[in-house]
Amino acid sequence: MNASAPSQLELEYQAILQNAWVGILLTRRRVVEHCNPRAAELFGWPQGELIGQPASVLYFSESDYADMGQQASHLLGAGQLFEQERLMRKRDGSAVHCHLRAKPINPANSADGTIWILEDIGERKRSESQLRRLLLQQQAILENASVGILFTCDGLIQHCNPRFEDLLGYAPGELLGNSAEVFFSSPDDYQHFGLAIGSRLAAGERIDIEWRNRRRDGSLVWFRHLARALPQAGEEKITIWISDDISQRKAVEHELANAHAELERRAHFLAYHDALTGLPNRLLLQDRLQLALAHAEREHQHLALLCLDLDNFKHINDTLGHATGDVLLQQVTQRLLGCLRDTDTLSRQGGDEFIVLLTHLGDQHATLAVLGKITACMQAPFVLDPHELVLSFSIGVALFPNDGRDFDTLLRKADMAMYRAKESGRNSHHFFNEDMGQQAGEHLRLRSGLRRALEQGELQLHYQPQFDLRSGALVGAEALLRWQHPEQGLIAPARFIPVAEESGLIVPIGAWVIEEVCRQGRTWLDAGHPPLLLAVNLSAVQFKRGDLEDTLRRALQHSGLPAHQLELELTESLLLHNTHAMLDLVRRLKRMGVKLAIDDFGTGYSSLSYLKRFEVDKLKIDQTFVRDLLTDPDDAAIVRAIIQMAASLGLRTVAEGVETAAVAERIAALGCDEAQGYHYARPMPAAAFTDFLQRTAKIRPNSS
Ligand SMILES: Nc1nc2c(ncn2[C@@H]2O[C@@H]3COP(=O)(O)O[C@H]4[C@@H](O)[C@H](n5cnc6c(=O)[nH]c(N)nc65)O[C@@H]4COP(=O)(O)O[C@H]3[C@H]2O)c(=O)[nH]1
Repeated sequence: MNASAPSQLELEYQAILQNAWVGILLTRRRVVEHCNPRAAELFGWPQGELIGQPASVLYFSESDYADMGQQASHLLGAGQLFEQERLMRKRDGSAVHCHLRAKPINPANSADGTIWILEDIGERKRSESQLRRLLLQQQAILENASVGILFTCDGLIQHCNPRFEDLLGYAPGELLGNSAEVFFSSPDDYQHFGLAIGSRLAAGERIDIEWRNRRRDGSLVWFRHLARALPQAGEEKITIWISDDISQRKAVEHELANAHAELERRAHFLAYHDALTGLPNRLLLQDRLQLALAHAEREHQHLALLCLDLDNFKHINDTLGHATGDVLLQQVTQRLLGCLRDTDTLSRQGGDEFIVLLTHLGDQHATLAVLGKITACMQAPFVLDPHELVLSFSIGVALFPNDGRDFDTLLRKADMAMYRAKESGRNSHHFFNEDMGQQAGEHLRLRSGLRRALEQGELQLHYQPQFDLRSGALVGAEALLRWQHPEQGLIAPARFIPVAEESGLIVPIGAWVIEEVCRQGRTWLDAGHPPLLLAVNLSAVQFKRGDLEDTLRRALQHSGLPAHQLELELTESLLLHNTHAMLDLVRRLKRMGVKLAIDDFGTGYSSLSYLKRFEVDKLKIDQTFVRDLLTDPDDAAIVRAIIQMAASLGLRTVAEGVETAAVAERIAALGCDEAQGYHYARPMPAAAFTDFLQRTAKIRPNSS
């Protein structure tokens, strides 16, 4: 180096050396003659100390140095660039990964030295190996994943794992370069898919979608795709897909959905149909009627709603059993369906009640034709092995538009007409008329009033005395129910008992009667009056639905009235329900010690056998025979026959409705045991009866 001031060139050369980001070394005769700060820094030497060191300090060993020298010498000797990546030694013994380039200053004279340019490539090497590792890992993931993995770029398949090919039935590599459209069922389907996810993918959303894709062989397969656009993809739109075959799950889901739909269909059927006959129930009928009404309104047509009720079905059910009853209802259903058109609706409302909706009726007379058909088809006996039954039924008819314009009104009116048909005898039908409506209104008012009557103590008992015709002694009294209505005054039982029976209210009312009679009987006994036989009327409904046995036992126990002072009056028709259960119940009641009388005897289907079977004590001869006893020879003959038959069976007789002394005399002469009627006394409230008891311990039957 020249001691004089440095030239411009030297200054520039120095500046380059000082600031270069690569290390620059000059070696001459294997010694570091010069180095820039970066080279010293690279090898961890202070710049001044590195200068003058043998170049071999930068290598791990002499042989390492010799090895490099050997590789470099012939190139350098030829004046060419020697370039190599090599691990070199830092001052502290650690390694630095260098990229080195060397060039002789003067190829003709190696003694002029060599320039070395050194770059630390450790960082780059580390990144490269990391990248390699990552690639290997990625490869391992791709190759071993149990899900399909796919990379697409602008819709073209760039790369996918073997599992993806496998799921779609492609050979390795076969998919590459294809459009993703190949695994969609059609171009339209692919487009549809694109529409479903395209904008979301572009917005960076993670897509989770289930789609039916196509295998190589054309078969379809359900996939779940998780997809996302890769963020670093730059201009290219690379998307990664993780896809799995969910066909099995879909199949199970499908089966479940089918099972569910089937269940719903069944539930729907049950909700709208009657389980026994499969006929539409009330809900479906209502629905159909509403549609039919709208149609009939538009087309100016008539509709008819028929309420059809089988007579005596309850009796058939009780005697032949419910299973037989069910078969009968099914047979009835089939026959009725045979009489109707497809556009009509037959519906079962439960029990033995059917409703028929007749549509498209040109005029009202068309209904008569259908009624005729129904009557004809129901005439032949029903065969229920081993029984053959001939059924009768009652039909009530309400017509649209005359009788009503909605379901409830038409049904209510058809129902009223059906009850009227029932009253007028078997196998009959009745069309609704307005009188029935008024009666039904009265019926409803009575029904709600009765409930209140029982709660608010508006019911009372009147007592009508009964006398022994031979001794003239007062032997008993019949308790008769009265309703002291707050506005209407005293209401007779003939008006409200049928309502109480039909609504079931007769059960609590009947229980109240029994308790009240027992309590009153005990009061008279305690007051010192001679024991009287007190008769109460029982309704058939109390036998079927009530808790009669318990009610009686409780009333007798609570009051302390001796059971033999209580007489139960049953109607003949009640005994006709000659079932085991009924017989059993009556026998249990009798075992308690109470007496049994048959009311209105002679008006029903008298049979000697059931009088014995039910252990009857007394027959009450109906007042219709007694009233005309003196004028009508037939009635006289009947009364005589009843008295004789009773005597032969050892039963007592009591004549009801004795209104005159002449009748009283006549029945006494015929041998009747007891009598009751206006001739002796009218039914009277308990207080009046107490007075009566005090005044008349004994009345001569013929004295008025
Ligand atoms: N024309 C005329 N009638 C006479 C004469 N003597 C008595 N009567 C009436 O004849 C009916 C006799 O009662 P029933 O045949 O058991 O007929 C009773 C009975 O079936 C029923 N009934 C009354 N109270 C009860 C009750 O507590 N429970 C039940 N289930 N039914 C009752 O109501 C029916 C009518 O009772 P009532 O109106 O009190 O009518 C009573 C009585 O007042 C007479 O000389 N001439």
